[in-house]
Amino acid sequence: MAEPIRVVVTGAAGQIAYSLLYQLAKGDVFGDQQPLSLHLLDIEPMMGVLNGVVMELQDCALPLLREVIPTADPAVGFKDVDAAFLVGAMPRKEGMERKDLLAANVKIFKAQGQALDQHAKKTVKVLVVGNPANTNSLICSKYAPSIPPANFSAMTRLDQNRAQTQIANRLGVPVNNVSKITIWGNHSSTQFPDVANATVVTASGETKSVKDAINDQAWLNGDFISTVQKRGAAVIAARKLSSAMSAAKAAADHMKDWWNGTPAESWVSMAVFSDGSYNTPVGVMYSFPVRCSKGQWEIVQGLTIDEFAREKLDVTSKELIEEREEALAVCQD
Ligand SMILES: NC(=O)c1ccc[n+]([C@@H]2O[C@H](COP(=O)([O-])OP(=O)(O)OC[C@H]3O[C@@H](n4cnc5c(N)ncnc54)[C@H](O)[C@@H]3O)[C@@H](O)[C@H]2O)c1
Ligand SMILES: O=C(O)C[C@H](O)C(=O)O
Repeated sequence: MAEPIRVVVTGAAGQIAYSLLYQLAKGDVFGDQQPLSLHLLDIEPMMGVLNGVVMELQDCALPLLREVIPTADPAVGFKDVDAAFLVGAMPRKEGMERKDLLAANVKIFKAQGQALDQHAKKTVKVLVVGNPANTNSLICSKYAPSIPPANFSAMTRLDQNRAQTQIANRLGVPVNNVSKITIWGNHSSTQFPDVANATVVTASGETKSVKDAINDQAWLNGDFISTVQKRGAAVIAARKLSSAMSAAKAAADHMKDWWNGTPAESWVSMAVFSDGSYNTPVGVMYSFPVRCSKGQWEIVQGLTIDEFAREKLDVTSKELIEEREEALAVCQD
């Protein structure tokens, strides 16, 4: 069996971590032949709660889990880690937009960028989940200059999973019959869930474009998009807490595909540094269609962007530029 890898989860006493840690420890992400050491980072007042999480992980009796290190010290939490799930941050409440969290949360990601820079492996893969995820990831990378920017990403996989399920339910097929949905831009209500290139294996076994199979452009351009854009808020309104089980599953999906690779004929959505592809602003963390292989991601090129899509891509670009400016100002305070 392979040597254990080190994986840190921040916000380890919180609700997303509670679902995520079990998936990590039982091999759902790094594989059933990959032992791991779990580093659980939270803040000092949460150490009692975190101790309960450690007891539960031990009581799961999972053969791949070789070590659990609970800590409030980032130097210990980030020491020599191979993968980092940056979850720890304040969640929004009903009536807030995710960018309303920026002033409170972005400093966490500045400090954690600095700690990653000093203590993590230079090959570490970083997934930012804490909101506003795209801009927090950008700030984290900025303060970790010794780690390649390509090693930082933010999560839009939950939006992809939501979009895929909306389409699958409408067509009465299992969710994995739907592929090549793209989430463009920010993990916010300006994101653009795009089915222009998506395909589905229909109930009769035929592969069709989603557009043809749905045959209702008004729904695709209207309710479908707004349902996905506003799904996080709908979960908060219903649960009085933000999504956790589905967020943890999406975080696991994101890292699994980055670590192990995506099928050649398909793609997934990840927010990564824009290189200007599809006329998006260079240097913001923008969600693109990507393919992963050997631990590296690559933006899928050559997709057609029509006038409807262009407008949507530009709206979310503008928001990301504004968030970047605000975040940089907060970090200078
Ligand atoms: N990108 C996405 O799709 C997505 C989906 C769901 C939730 N989120 C975001 O994830 C974040 C966490 O959500 P949650 O429901 O788990 O929240 P939670 O309040 O249940 O848990 C957050 C945890 O983070 C800890 N924390 C705070 N500051 C910390 C720091 N500096 N270092 C380490 N830990 C710290 C808290 O003590 C708490 O235990 C929120 O910002 C939420 O908005 C993002
Ligand atoms: O909506 C939120 O604030 C939580 C999360 O980002 C989500 O999409 O469910």
